[in-house]
Amino acid sequence: MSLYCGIACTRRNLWCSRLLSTYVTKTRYLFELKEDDDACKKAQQTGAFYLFHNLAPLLQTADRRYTIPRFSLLEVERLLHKFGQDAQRVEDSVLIGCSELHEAWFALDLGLNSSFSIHASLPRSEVETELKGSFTELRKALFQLNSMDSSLLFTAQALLRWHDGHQFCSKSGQPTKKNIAGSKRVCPSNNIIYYPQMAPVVITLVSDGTRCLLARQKSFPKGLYSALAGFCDIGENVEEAVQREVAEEVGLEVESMQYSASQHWPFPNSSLMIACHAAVKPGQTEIQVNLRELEAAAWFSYEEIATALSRKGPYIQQQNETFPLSLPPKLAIAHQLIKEWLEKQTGASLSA
Ligand SMILES: NC(=O)C1=CN([C@@H]2O[C@H](COP(=O)(O)OP(=O)(O)OC[C@H]3O[C@@H](n4cnc5c(N)ncnc54)[C@H](O)[C@@H]3O)[C@@H](O)[C@H]2O)C=CC1
Ligand SMILES: [Mg+2]
Repeated sequence: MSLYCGIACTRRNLWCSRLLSTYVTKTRYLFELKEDDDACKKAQQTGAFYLFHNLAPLLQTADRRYTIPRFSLLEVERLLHKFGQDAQRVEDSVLIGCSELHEAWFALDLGLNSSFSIHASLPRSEVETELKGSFTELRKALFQLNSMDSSLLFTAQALLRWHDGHQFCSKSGQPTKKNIAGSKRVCPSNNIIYYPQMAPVVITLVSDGTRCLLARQKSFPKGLYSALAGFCDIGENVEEAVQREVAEEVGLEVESMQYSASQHWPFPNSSLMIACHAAVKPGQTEIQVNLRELEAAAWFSYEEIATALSRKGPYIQQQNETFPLSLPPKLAIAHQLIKEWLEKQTGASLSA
């Protein structure tokens, strides 16, 4: 909230109050929908639905880019009816946001078919034909989505996945019940409330002053290197997690660190990525790779990073089976960290 205020206030006071009030009313509206089942059901009547199948969003293609079709409640009900299901399935949907004019947005998965759900999975390809789109793995669509669309789909997928995996109370073993918005699940036998969770992860770009350190895991596409990432241990603060992860993964001691930004990342489960820059002492730069975690790690120069960032297309395989350095996609916060580091080296600002 203060971010919106801060950005706007530096430009024009009038604009500031307008922007803030739109933001505040939207936030309060979403809060009401999460707290009040009846209000949320009412919002579904005029809302828009994004459809998924086994966590893959329905996308359409236009001009080599993906667009995300949205459906009214009536259209969703008609679709369900056509495939022999009743409108009750809409109750599986989750609230993922709303427009400035308070059109509520929901996500519904037509493929998830949990062990005790009364709703069977809808046939994927028949639904695709009916809706003239295709259910596409979110990771594959990453390069063709703009940041607003991807952020909405990230939220939707994470929330749908969380509900799918938290259908039973871990204390009583009884089925839990979601509220209409999907902001929580409650166990009817003991009233324990479960809230969707994200795991905090630190992601650190280590620098020695002139070079930055990148690493790769075996599972990464060939040639791809990224910043060091690791889950926070219980009881750790961000600084401790950064120091431990850098020591654990590459055997170096961090001397100073600086917070950069954060990002929700849905793969493979929901993480809150906390991105930092860190520096090691000059002269203490010898990498000792932890091979249980990483396949390789290395220092990269300004020129190497600048060349990799300017390369078009993410992963280019060369004839002789050698792979040039490639970096995470623009949407990943690791990309932002690397770009920031490059800008700091020259004091220049790179275009997006
Ligand atoms: N958005 C971005 O720019 C980037 C995101 N990431 C994400 O960061 C996450 C963490 O990176 P890694 O290097 O894999 O972490 P990591 O270095 O902590 O290693 C993963 C291992 O940590 C353990 N672990 C501890 N707590 C865990 C938890 N809550 N969930 C899962 N495993 C846990 C497991 O043994 C797992 O095999 C990954 O999910 C990855 O997708 C990684 C790089 C870039
Ligand atoms: Mg790691």
